[in-house]
Amino acid sequence: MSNPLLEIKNLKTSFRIGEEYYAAVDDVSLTVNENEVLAIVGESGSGKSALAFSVMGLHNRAKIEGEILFKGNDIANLPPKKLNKIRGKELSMIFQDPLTALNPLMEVGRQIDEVLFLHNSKLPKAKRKEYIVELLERVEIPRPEHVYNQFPHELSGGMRQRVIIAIAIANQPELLIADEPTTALDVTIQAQILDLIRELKNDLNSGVILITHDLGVVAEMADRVAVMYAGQIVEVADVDMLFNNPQHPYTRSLLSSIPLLEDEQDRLHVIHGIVPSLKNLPREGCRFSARMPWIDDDVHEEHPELHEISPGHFVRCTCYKHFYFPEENKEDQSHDITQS
Ligand SMILES: Nc1ncnc2c1ncn2[C@@H]1O[C@H](COP(=O)(O)OP(=O)(O)OP(=O)(O)O)[C@@H](O)[C@H]1O
Repeated sequence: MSNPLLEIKNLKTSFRIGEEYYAAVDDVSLTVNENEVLAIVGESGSGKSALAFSVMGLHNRAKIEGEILFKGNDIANLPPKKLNKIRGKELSMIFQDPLTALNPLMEVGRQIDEVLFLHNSKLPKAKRKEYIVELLERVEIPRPEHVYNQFPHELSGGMRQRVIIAIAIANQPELLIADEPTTALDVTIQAQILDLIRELKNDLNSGVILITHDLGVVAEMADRVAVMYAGQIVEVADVDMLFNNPQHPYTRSLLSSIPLLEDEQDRLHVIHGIVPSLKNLPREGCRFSARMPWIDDDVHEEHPELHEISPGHFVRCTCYKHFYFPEENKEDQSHDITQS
């Protein structure tokens, strides 16, 4: 049995808009084990980054409720001084956009050194430099001694992202959160960066939360997948189960939008619409129901819950049993009526 490194229990992250708080992450419970990649997928606005930032303690104006147990200790709402002891060390994050995550006025080596020094102040400067050059080599940056003294704008996008990874792994984190780590990169560089993250995970035995829109990346990297919609988890399963036997209408809609090479269907089934804005998120009943108006109201639960339909496979609401795509003929849907 794998060891839980992170246990998120009933997490609710709310932002203040005007006089009121609105939950962008609403009662989310998730576990990440050692040496495991948990992918979190969902459209823009579904709450993935809000979830990641809550774990990292980076939402200082948000209201955070619930528990975030990291190696058994609750780190939700830790005072900054205590949080700084683990953030950047045991807990680390690879940010989406290297240009905004790096300081444009500081040489690459010094930026890595800042993070290293924070948690290893006794290590002499020369030793730290040696280690940083090794780190740059580790993330496959050519001529690391030279890059040590370069500024971010002198590097390509792929190289900058490697620097971000070097910063994130400088203190050998036990939990690494990667928020869209390859979105801005071309496909070849993307594959190299993903290989790198996987290798580091294996070397350090770390848990990884991988946030992405890209289901190809999920298929390649994840052990388990959590699908998020409108602040909630709507489905969680092992990666193979999720791709081979998706159940929630939202998951099926996401997967239907990837063209298959040996596709037997002549068209993809698409559910139109977008995630509503935070203020307008439906808070009652099945949050996805508005995007599938052709499904009868009475098949939704009043208070939709996650049901374990097979070991480790959870689906929210019972509407999935009655779901069919609007382009399909309802009468042919007997294969969709699965066990509960
Ligand atoms: N600081 C904030 N104040 C107010 N609302 C916020 C704040 N941060 C995020 N939100 C809102 O919370 C919701 C979830 O946002 P979040 O960035 O977590 O989504 P996401 O799934 O990560 O999207 P993307 O894939 O585009 O990054 C959105 O409606 C967003 O507008």
